[in-house]
Amino acid sequence: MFEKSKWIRLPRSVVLGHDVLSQTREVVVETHLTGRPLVVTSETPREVAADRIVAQFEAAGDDPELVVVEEATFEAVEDVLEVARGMDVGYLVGVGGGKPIDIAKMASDHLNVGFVSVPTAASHDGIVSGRGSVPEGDTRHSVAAAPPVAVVADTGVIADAPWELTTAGCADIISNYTAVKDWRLANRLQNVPYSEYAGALSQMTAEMLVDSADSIKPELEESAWMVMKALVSSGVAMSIAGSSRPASGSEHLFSHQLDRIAPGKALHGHQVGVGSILAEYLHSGEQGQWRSVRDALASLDAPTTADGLGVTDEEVLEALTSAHEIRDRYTILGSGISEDAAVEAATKTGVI
Ligand SMILES: NC(=O)C1=CN([C@@H]2O[C@H](COP(=O)(O)OP(=O)(O)OC[C@H]3O[C@@H](n4cnc5c(N)ncnc54)[C@H](O)[C@@H]3O)[C@@H](O)[C@H]2O)C=CC1
Ligand SMILES: O=C(CO)COP(=O)(O)O
Ligand SMILES: [Zn+2]
Repeated sequence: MFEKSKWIRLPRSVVLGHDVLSQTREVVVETHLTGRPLVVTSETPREVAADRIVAQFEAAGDDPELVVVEEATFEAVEDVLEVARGMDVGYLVGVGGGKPIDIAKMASDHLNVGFVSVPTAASHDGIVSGRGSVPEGDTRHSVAAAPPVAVVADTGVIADAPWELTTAGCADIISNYTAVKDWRLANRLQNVPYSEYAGALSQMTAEMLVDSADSIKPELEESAWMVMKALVSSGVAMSIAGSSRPASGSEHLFSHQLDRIAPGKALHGHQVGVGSILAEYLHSGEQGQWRSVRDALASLDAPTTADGLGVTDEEVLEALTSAHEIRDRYTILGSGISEDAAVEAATKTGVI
């Protein structure tokens, strides 16, 4: 008897384009979200977008609240829950980069209320995904949560954001190559369930972005459009998979360790990009695809070295040799690589 079942949760509306921020309340009404909105944001995204959204809700008499968070921690989720419970919240709106969006996503899942994702930068692919990413002590959690009911991505706001945020988003997409390789490897060696559709979508998203690299330039709204489409597509791949596997492999483990070893030095996307060069070398050796990954990153102005990330060679080596410890996710790192192997991968690829 066939008893397999799968539940794919996707956003109902994805609204992407010029000045769509001004339609945020309209999108909310169209998706039947009701009650008092709680806007979750961080400092700069508040100035560039969240205050404007709050003003829309106020003008409509929705009586919104706003809370500012900075780090993606379980404490921050608790803080948001406290505000939400104190106001009898109707739904949450996450406005900003990956951190406030993840916090709003996890808090809304906990409260069982809807959530709208309003990215102010094309810096990460958690915009649409049904996962939250939280460091805690020596580990990193990929928390299951409902994906946003709606996404409002204003390409004008995103194109005005610092260019490095966009290059970080591009690198987060390029990292899909090694994430999918790791996922296939885990399927072959550990019988980890693999989704052909999610794997193919994730890989195709990276290929399309790399093919368009020449036309992705600073301050161009069309570039913001192209990168956002790729980030949405990558997030959908995660939703189809029901895990972050299509977009997170050994290169993400490396980045999560760097977050612990050298906190606040580089953006998530930039770290996973450099991690991808190393992971590609570990997968296929000197003659493998690591040069293509490095060149794709360089063509999009993303860092390709320890220096470019602002971390030391020692920090890179420590992150690479301990990355397997941060989460129970089988990758090319297996149960850990030796110091010698890490030095070889990092020097041969020019990362250190
Ligand atoms: N849940 C998921 O599936 C995923 C989650 N993530 C998570 O997302 C986070 C990384 O995302 P980031 O966006 O790099 O972090 P972030 O939220 O800290 O944003 C990075 C910086 O960009 C600034 N910023 C955002 N929009 C801006 C704008 N328009 N103008 C000027 N500055 C602006 C923020 O103030 C912040 O200083 C990590 O915690 C990562 O684990 C990343 C990918 C997927
Ligand atoms: O960053 C992500 C995908 O790009 C999310 O992955 P994690 O589950 O490793 O946090
Ligand atoms: Zn990522």
